[in-house]
Amino acid sequence: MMSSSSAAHQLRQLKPLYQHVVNNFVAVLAAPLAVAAAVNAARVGPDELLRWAQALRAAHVFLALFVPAAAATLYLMLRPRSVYMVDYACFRTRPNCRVPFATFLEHAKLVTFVEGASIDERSVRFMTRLLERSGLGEETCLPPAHHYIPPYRNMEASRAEVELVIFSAIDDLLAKTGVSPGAIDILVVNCSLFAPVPSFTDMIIRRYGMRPDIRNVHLSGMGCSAGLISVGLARNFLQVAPRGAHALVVSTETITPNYYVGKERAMLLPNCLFRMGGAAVLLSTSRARARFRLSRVVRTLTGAQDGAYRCVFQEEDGEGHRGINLSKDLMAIAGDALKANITAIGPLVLPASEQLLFALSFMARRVLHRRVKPYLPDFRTAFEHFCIHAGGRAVIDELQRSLGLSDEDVEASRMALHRFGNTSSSSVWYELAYIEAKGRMRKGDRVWMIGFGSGFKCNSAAWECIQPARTAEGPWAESICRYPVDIPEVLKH
Ligand SMILES: CC(C)(COP(=O)(O)OP(=O)(O)OC[C@H]1O[C@@H](n2cnc3c(N)ncnc32)[C@H](O)[C@@H]1OP(=O)(O)O)[C@@H](O)C(=O)NCCC(=O)NCCSC(=O)CC(=O)O
Repeated sequence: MMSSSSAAHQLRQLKPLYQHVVNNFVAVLAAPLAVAAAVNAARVGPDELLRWAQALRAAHVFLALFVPAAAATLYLMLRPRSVYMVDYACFRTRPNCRVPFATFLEHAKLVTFVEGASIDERSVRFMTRLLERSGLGEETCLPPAHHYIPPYRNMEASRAEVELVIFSAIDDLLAKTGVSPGAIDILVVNCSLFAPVPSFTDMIIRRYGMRPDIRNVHLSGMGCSAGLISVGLARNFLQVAPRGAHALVVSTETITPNYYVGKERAMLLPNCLFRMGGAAVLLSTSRARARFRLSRVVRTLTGAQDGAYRCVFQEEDGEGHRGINLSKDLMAIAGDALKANITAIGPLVLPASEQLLFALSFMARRVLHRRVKPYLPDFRTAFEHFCIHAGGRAVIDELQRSLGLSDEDVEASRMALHRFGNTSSSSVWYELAYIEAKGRMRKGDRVWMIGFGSGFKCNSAAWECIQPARTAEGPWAESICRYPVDIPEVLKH
């Protein structure tokens, strides 16, 4: 009798054949029909065929040609316009902003003596433990204001960080694409924890002298997944703007005002994880010179449940120190949000073979009262690259497990976390840049960006590569040769 493991092995070997048949179902069905038609035509002969053609009425011929042509024209006119990414640029961190672990911890120890701060020796020991396990490396960066004792957290220092990060990313992007600021019709910016007046979009419009009729939106309080919300919003604007319009999307998080000086453990965690970063992305409805096509944006929100709503929460602790409280339930909540998101995006991106297996397992579970394991679709059949928000080591672990991804699939996320830390909504762009800097992107490759964040939200964007980057410039230019690095579970110094 065949053992269950060898049966499973045989089934695995048959899977490529199954995928080939199901995914090419129309061709598999059409080929024998075409052969049968050709054989039949040969049997009846050309005279008979000509007689049939002459017997057709003009009205039938007209309908047979006009109806499909009209339907195709209507479809082409009414389908939403395609949106493309012309290019993107990430803020390139500077050596003078680096915070090796020793510097970070020494600085935190000195902050314990600052008047008003209640962060203490125990908090520093806790942060040491977290840093060792965080997956962050020695080159992540904090804004200049955080290198002072006490760290500056005022408006002026916060604005200085914004200007440093977003203006340099935008400068790089405009230089790369050759698009002038006056050609930008739509501007969408997201930054969750800092919403000054005038807004980020006003700062950008003033700095670059943009047109007075530019459509602009600043999204705040929307968490780390807001970058993909911005992309979705820009796409919606572009689809109703004149053809060839340009949208600039800027995603960042401002760290300066958010250094926490209390001793709540759940609020000390962001001090250890969040680091400087930002990205600027140029979208357009013109395909000319575009590098990627945006194929999907799918947003899911689980905030109607209390636990999900409160799991990333800005508040004051018992002593009045403001910070971000990250719940220990975050991983479970992220898992649920991911489930909701893949349920929504799966049918839009998975090939028919995976959808059929999923539907069969769903029905089997119904019939057999859940005694069959649910089938986890293989998203590697839909995407060649994965950019998973680098929220923390445990977040990437959870996603890798839930999606059944290989170590190579999540390499970009782990390396971005190591090199840049949790850069919030811009992390997925650093990951895309990693894949490109490694030379792994090919024309036609599909990319899945998955963002997580407060709310609690899980948002996805799917892209298709038209033209890979020609050079490894950008945020990884100096460090890509050292990556990938081995990241131990616990880093001991
Ligand atoms: C911090 C970690 C690297 C630690 O990893 P480990 O698995 O090795 O260790 P661990 O989970 O046992 O945690 C180590 C110690 O920290 C404590 N600990 C962990 N998480 C905590 C939390 N949220 N609140 C309070 N304490 C916490 C544990 O109790 C334990 O203490 P003890 O040993 O004493 O019991 C990991 O937990 C992690 O990556 N967490 C995810 C971080 C996260 O929430 N990221 C999302 C950021 S939000 C975001 O990106 C989006 C947004 O803001 O919108």
